[in-house]
Amino acid sequence: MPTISLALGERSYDIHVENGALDRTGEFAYRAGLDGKIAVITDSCVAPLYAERVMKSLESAGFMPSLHVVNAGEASKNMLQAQELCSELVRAGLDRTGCIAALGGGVVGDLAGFIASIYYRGIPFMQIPTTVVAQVDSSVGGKTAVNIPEGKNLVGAFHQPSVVVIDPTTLVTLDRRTLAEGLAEAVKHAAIKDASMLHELKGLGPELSIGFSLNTIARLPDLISRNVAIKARIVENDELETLDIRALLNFGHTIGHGIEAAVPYGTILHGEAVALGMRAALFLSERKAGLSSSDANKILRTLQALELPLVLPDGIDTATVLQKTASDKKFRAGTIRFVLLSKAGEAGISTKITREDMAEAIEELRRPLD
Ligand SMILES: NC(=O)c1ccc[n+]([C@@H]2O[C@H](COP(=O)([O-])OP(=O)(O)OC[C@H]3O[C@@H](n4cnc5c(N)ncnc54)[C@H](O)[C@@H]3O)[C@@H](O)[C@H]2O)c1
Ligand SMILES: O=C(O)C(=O)C[C@@H](O)[C@H](O)[C@H](O)COP(=O)(O)O
Ligand SMILES: [Zn+2]
Repeated sequence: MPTISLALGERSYDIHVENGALDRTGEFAYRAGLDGKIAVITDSCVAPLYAERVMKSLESAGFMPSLHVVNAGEASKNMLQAQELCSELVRAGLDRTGCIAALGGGVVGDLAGFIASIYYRGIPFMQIPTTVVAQVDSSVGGKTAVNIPEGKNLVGAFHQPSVVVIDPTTLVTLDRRTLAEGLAEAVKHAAIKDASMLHELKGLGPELSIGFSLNTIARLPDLISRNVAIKARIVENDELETLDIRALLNFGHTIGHGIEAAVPYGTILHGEAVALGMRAALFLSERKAGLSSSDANKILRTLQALELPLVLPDGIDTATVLQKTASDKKFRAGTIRFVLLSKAGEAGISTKITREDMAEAIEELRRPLD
């Protein structure tokens, strides 16, 4: 089964992708050099499903785990929750020799990773992702953050995990909506780096409402590994997003994050907002970066097959979305570095996209797709 290594000098780590890997958590943590007390942070939905197996595996490998549960959902990714968890960890006796395990989706991963980056000025952590978003994207690369009312992920740190343990079989307990929103991030990887993945992703559409077939479950480690490898190679070359390489992973996110933050957090799921943001970015790519309409359609049809939202819900006004995009971390001296596609599988950064261009692209999202 695949193990992908992410090479970042002394911050290098392995990403294990294996059906059943959850029961080897302790072994993988030990092999990564983790030791002693480990605070397993998870959410109220994941805890009853998977915490026991993880705790058991950690105990068998000689760890002393404690369990810490937050409410499921995007609303938990905030400063107050981070502070409450820090207090809980102090009370549980976790000191500088301890470490953290993030068991859950991207919310738990970003929140627990952020805590690991600041707790006692930083302790090691591991990622045990259980959603598609987290397995194909958020558990890898070391971006950790919480949201504030002004925008998504505006308070955070780069803090790489010591190891990532991905068990694709955990995805079988996800509902259709959460599966689909996660696949939006895989479509993003296909759109920026590997258009050959689009066909396979589109084929998953019919399985979303009936559940993954055994054949698909058997193929998941390979599909997840391809996504992880795309992200790992990008992160290796631009860990801190300073070279216009890592920013490509933000395709669909400028307007996507604006939409996600324009309504109460959790109303529109992250991947759903990214799907809408990708439609807007495809519109701009056709006009400003020479993307052919057939390539744009290939990506749109994939998102459509996954039943992702491509039309802006009523009640979200363009000015609010634009205002939320103003805090995007890709702004430099007032200029947005906008990710556009020149071809399916080829992305670049444009500094030519204006506020008016973005407003036009957001308006386009009100038009039904044929
Ligand atoms: N750091 C990064 O690089 C990065 C990348 C992409 C997304 N993100 C962040 O990730 C977050 C979205 O992540 P998400 O979509 O995983 O959301 P999430 O963590 O809220 O998970 C979605 C829902 O699925 C439930 N769940 C998790 N695993 C489950 C399982 N196996 N079975 C049943 N239910 C399960 C959760 O309890 C939650 O209710 C956003 O905050 C986004 O900003 C970060
Ligand atoms: O890892 C990255 O880099 C990404 O851009 C991955 C995105 O899918 C993810 O949503 C990320 O958190 C967005 O980054 P941000 O810097 O815009 O918060
Ligand atoms: Zn994302």
